Amino acid sequence: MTSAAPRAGEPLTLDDFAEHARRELLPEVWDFIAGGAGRERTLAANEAVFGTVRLRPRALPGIEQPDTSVEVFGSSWAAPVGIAPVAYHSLAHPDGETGTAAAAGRLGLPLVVSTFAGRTLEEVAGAADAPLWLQLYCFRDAGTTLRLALRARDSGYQALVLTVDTPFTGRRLRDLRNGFAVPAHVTPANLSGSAAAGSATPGAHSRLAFDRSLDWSAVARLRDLSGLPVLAKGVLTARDAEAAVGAGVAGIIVSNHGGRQLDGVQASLEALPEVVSAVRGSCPVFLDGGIRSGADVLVALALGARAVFVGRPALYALAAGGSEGVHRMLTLLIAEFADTMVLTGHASPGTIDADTVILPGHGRPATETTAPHTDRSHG
Ligand SMILES: Cc1cc2nc3c(=O)[nH]c(=O)nc-3n(C[C@H](O)[C@H](O)[C@H](O)COP(=O)(O)O)c2cc1C
Ligand SMILES: O=C(O)C(=O)c1ccccc1
Repeated sequence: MTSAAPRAGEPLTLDDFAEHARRELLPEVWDFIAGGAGRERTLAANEAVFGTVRLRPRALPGIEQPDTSVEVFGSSWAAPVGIAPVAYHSLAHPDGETGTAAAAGRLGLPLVVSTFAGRTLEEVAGAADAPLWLQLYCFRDAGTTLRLALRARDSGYQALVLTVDTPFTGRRLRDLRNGFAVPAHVTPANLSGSAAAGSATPGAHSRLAFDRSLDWSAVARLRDLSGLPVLAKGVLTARDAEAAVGAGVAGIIVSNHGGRQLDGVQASLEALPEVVSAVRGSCPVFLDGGIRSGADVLVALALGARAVFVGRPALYALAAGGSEGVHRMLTLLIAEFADTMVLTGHASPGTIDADTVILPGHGRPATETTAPHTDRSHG
């Protein structure tokens, strides 16, 4: 399982990449990426909650080499891990989104490209060998959004991800205190020339340009226009999950936008079981928020996620080492996940179930708490 001895200073964990990035980035850029809304309670909870879940080991699992791959919408991913949509990768490193896409593509992992990508959808498509999805914010200028959806379809993107938790961006106090503005050389490449092209302060821009009258009918509109499956990103409750399914989504991403929207909401992992049970298997459920290790990936799968996405870790790795840094970070995450699979006795992700974990306050597997009617006895 283990690879060659690491070089001195080589990041050994995702947190190491964050530490490298913090040293590389201007303080206000670090704050923009690392920060959250309000008192950052949800931001902290996203990571902390993983520390409250306990794993159940499996002795002598007899697994030579686990198969980490999963299938999503007919495509094979090398592991149940993708990169969440994050604005402006070029803030972190000149390689930008093409560097991230190349690294993910080499490993067979998907990238969700942000509406606010610093590179064009077509450039990113040229750099990637793995599935690309496009994240959409809907603008008051509806034509801008529809043109993005069509460009995505035409350049081979496999799905659209409608962000449903952001009528405007949350109050991010670090950015307000720093007077943060996106530097002039970093621009939303896919919005140039459109009415939505906007200004350098994401908060102010979102309040002017985002379509706050948006409702769930947008899902069918985007799907019918593009012919692509549409996922809803930013669902935390059964009620919203039911609305999303009713609107015809192909998938749901349980997310609180990395703690950057409504501070005080549940950690993503806390909300996952409620959403999984509300959709009753009608579509795959994904999770982002706070994933910082391969064990975290396994925990999310145990609680019902098909796959997870990492946001900040991708930008940190890009800042630390460009495209190569992202490749190393993802390689590490897959290796940690594979090791955790073996030590919990899973030869493939499909068998990772609630029996693999114990939730806080319960000396028993999560099956007995999330599904109280199942009649199982564990000693
Ligand atoms: C700097 C930054 C920019 C982001 N930009 C977007 C975006 O453009 N669209 C979007 O839907 N989510 C955006 N997100 C949220 C991420 O997609 C994701 O929900 C979150 O980062 C996941 O949490 P994690 O960073 O703990 O992995 C952004 C997050 C960060 C940190
Ligand atoms: O979505 C975000 O969290 C975000 O930071 C952002 C950045 C640029 C434009 C819109 C949103």
